[in-house]
Amino acid sequence: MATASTTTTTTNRFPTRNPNPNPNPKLPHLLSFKFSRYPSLLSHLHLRRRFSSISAASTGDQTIVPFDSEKPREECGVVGIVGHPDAAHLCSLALHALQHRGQEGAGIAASDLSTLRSSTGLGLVSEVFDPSKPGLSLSSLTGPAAIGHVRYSTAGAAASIHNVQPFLASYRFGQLAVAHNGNLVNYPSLRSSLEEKGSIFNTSSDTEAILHLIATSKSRPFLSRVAEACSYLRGAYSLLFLTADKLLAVRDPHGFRPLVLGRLPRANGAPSAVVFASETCALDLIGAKYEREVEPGEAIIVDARTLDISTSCLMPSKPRKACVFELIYFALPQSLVFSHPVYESRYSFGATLAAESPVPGADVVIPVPDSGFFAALGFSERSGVPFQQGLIRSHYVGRTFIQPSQAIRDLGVKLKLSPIKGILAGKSVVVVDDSIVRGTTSSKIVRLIRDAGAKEVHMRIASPPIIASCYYGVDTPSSEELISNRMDIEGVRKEIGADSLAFLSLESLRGLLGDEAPSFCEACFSGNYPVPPVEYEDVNSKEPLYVA
Ligand SMILES: O=P(O)(O)OC[C@H]1O[C@H](OP(=O)(O)OP(=O)(O)O)[C@H](O)[C@@H]1O
Ligand SMILES: NC(=O)CC[C@H](N)C(=O)O
Ligand code: SF4
Ligand SMILES: [Mg+2]
Repeated sequence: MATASTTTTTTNRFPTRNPNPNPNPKLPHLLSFKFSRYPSLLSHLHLRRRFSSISAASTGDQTIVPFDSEKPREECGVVGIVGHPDAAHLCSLALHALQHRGQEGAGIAASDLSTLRSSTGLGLVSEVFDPSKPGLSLSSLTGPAAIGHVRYSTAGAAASIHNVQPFLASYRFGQLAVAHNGNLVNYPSLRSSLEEKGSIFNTSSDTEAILHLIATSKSRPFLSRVAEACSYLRGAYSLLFLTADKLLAVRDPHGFRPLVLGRLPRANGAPSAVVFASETCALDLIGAKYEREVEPGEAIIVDARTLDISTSCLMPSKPRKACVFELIYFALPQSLVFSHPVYESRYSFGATLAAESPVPGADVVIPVPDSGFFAALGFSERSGVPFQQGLIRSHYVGRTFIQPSQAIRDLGVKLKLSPIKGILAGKSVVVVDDSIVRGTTSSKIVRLIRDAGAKEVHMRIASPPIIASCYYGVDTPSSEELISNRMDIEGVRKEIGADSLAFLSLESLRGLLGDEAPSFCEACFSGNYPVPPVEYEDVNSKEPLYVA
């Protein structure tokens, strides 16, 4: 179903959304602030996650499908390569490694040192860059520099080809492409200010506002324009920019989303190519060596002709707030994220959970594959209860949360996971997963395991209860849809039908992060938002942040 297409300049219309009442007992009523302050924005901004009841709407040349935001989605993945004759091909391989971070769309923009070309499409990397499909093929994306993106939308319709990145635009200083992982909490005010100045938007994505801010900046040179644009941004952004002869990597001052720098050695004494990626698994796949993180607030610019690198501190420093959920769930276990080996973090979360909430008399510990695997190993080792693979995962069914409706998702859990009766029958089973969001997976799994003959089913979750929605690039459901926001742990236990349920406590999670704990964002567990969501900003300031 992939639709390969070059970047186009069709003007979108935007679907209207129904404001959700917020019955959220633990968090303030954020939505009402936004709607009362910016009623006009509702008619044209597509902030999908907050507004779950979107009707199907045909918008000119495209159809925006209803989007049922039930579970946390991935976030996007970005990759950039400069100094390699096959930059676009390598980008496509690296995007395969990052596919778990976004499955709605993929794209690559490449520069041959004079012209930028891009190819983007809806669907998986393998679909978008399927050589048998029409559109610009990988081999037409020539040149030594390229950036790529896999998308899971946070702002802007998921099903719109126009929102698939990298975005490629032309302005008075030439062509410019951008790939963004993150979410801008002040997108509504940025967009409305830019539109008042005359900007015409091609997409409903927050990322496009960044291009407009750069284009309207009067600063020189390019890096200063980017710095000025970034000074208006609030929220999360790991960005890769490509011009005809430069690749620029920028990370927001809090460093919410990861971004790493590596080098790809080349044969015959050629200088190593420079590689940027969301996760080190992308470096590993193409044989690049990890060098370091792009630091929060840092800009690294690489000259595509000389491969000279210059780095600067683009923004005043702010407290570091790396997304702890990357360690818990999002990143692949083989990745190094925020300088932490992901598998090791998950293992320690599971081990501490075992110490904190043991299950006396348990016969077997089983993981919920895939993401619960290392936490279950840690739980098993610390508790001394044997580890078994009691649930088998089908490799032909994707991450359950990507399914568009509850009915399909319910079936999806069954399609994806099958119990091994011989391991479970007659046993007291400890089931370890990384997180509970809406509770869909846990309740289905408890039923599957009971149906397989288990005597008792004890759920252990290697993260604290998720009580608040994410505004920084992870498309979690609105807070009222989060099961742990609606009820206490005993309520959740009853709802999912387990004999017992325990979560890793927030105190233990902080303890495991040690001295670094304050440098992690944990807002989805605590509700303490490091950057106030735009709704809070509305309350504090009547003026948009970006004023012409
Ligand atoms: O409470 P819920 O709303 O059901 O969401 C929580 C589940 O979703 C995620 O797994 P998912 O199946 O998405 O991906 P995975 O295969 O990578 O673990 C997560 O690991 C939990 O298992
Ligand atoms: N998850 C992300 O990082 C999304 C990037 C961007 N905000 C979009 O919606 O396309
Ligand atoms: S709110 Fe949660 S998911 Fe979002 S950045 Fe913070 S820790 Fe990550
Ligand atoms: Mg899972």
